[in-house]
Amino acid sequence: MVKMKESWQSQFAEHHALEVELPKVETKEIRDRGADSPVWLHFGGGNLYRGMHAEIAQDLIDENELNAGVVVLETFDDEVIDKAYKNYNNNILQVVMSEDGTLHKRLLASTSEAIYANPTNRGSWKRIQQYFESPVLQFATFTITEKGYHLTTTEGKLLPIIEQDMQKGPEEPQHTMSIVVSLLYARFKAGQLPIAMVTTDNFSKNGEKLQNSVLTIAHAWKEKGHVPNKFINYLTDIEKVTFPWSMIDRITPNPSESILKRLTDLGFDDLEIFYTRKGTNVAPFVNTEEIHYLVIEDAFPNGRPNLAKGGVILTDRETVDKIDVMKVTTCLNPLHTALAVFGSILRFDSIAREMRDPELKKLIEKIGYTEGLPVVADPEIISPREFIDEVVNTRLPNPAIPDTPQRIATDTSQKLAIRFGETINKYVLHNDKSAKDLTFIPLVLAGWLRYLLAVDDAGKAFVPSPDPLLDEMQQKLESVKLGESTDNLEKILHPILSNDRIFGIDLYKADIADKVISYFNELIAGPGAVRATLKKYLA
Ligand SMILES: NC(=O)c1ccc[n+]([C@@H]2O[C@H](COP(=O)([O-])OP(=O)(O)OC[C@H]3O[C@@H](n4cnc5c(N)ncnc54)[C@H](O)[C@@H]3O)[C@@H](O)[C@H]2O)c1
Ligand SMILES: O=P(O)(O)OC[C@@H](O)[C@@H](O)[C@H](O)[C@H](O)CO
Repeated sequence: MVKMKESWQSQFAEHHALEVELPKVETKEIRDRGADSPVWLHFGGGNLYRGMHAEIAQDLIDENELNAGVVVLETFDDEVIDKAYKNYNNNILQVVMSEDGTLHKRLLASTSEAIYANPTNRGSWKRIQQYFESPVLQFATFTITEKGYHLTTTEGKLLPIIEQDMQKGPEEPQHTMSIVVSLLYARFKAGQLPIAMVTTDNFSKNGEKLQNSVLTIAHAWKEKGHVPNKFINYLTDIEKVTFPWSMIDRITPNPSESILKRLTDLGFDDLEIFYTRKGTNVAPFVNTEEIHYLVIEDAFPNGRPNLAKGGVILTDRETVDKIDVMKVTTCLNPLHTALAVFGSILRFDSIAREMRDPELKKLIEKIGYTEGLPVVADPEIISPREFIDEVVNTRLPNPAIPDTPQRIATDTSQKLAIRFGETINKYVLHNDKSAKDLTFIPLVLAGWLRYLLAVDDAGKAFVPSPDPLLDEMQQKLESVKLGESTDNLEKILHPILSNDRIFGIDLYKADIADKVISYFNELIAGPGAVRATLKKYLA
């Protein structure tokens, strides 16, 4: 029997009996050093950090390449800290699921500390500021979801929380981006110390987005006299502060009840899954896949551990960009979103099972191979065709990965511009192609509108996954009913389809809005219309 709440050092025999891989070195001193003065901070302690970054850190610790544990800063969901970290001494049970169903279990003891990072958390806030004032700190990584970087609404207006943060200055920031700028200001005041701020969230040019959000807040603070102009110079000096671009890839589903049961049956005593009020699903274990990639632009002004020893590929920005565009806009994430939207409407609860559905499989092949691949640049260090082959033939159909369309459907409104808009734009700008050549990408966009009706293909209501635009979109579509024809569909859909913040391009200007409307019309014809439409275009 292994008790995750107790120290792993006192349970060698028990871990051994359950075939858990343990840290290769004694971690207490390393973790204490990290809690005191970290080299590596991480913003967003959700499942991806727990399955991927914490493993890289453990590899580095095992190889004597990192002598201080990582400190996790959670700016959004304080429950994650207490439930998944403090409860379990910051230890993480990583479960890697092989295709043959084997579970490889590894104890990651690389996290020193996990803290709710908000000025209202008084004592801890001071400590976090001290971390940023330390010359030892080399870099911070982020997994805070796409929406974590946004400062504006879909109409382009500043979010109220951002307006408030801009007024108040660095003392009491509330939005994650303002918190980050406030902490960078502490680092500036401590002697303009260098640091790399490395976003590892899923969107192309992610470093640029983080940099823009940081600079927007910093400029507002400068205008209002909260910070000096020298702070702006500091943030824009690449010898001091960098925002490396990255590509990250590892399908890491929310903790699954089936994996929990298997672990409990094996002899893990005190595991449970927590569903927080803010919608994060975390557990003392994290279930993730074997295949993974992390590619980072090598721009670390205060140095870095030998990340390559943790499997990280370090390269130049142009290569990172090509690899990221390949994954996020063509070979993986658009396929995921197509499966998420149609899978939810067709009541699937497993991505692997969707891959056994002939129409859905063909849909993603059409999106990836037929529409995406011809316009994606080859990054050369990874072949796009081999990458997509691996996704379609090995990763998505892996029955051992308990991934669901519902997880991937979360925040779809925030992902469409990246996952489909960039490809549509490429067709628009192409000399020999036009967006009118596209069939399957517009079909997915129509599928998303159909999904927003929150009625499945049998006509029964379902609960859509959380999304910051869900209410707004559903209000816009409230007069559309399954099986009821409406003459003014164009009028209803125009404000949505013309919104370039959602799609990355005004779909009218791209000349495909009519196609989306026409597919939507087919999808809402009545119960069974979604399957019929898929068959019509994919049989
Ligand atoms: N899980 C994967 O398969 C995977 C793979 C590659 C990349 N990613 C990237 O990592 C991100 C997080 O994935 P995850 O699996 O850790 O998700 P998760 O749901 O387990 O955790 C989400 C994390 O983001 C934080 N967060 C949510 N909304 C936020 C906001 N508005 N501001 C600041 N923080 C916020 C949460 O508090 C939590 O720490 C994804 O959005 C994606 O960009 C995930
Ligand atoms: O994590 P999100 O919410 O950006 O997207 C959901 C999935 O598409 C994503 O997590 C993939 O699993 C991941 O990008 C694989 O590397």
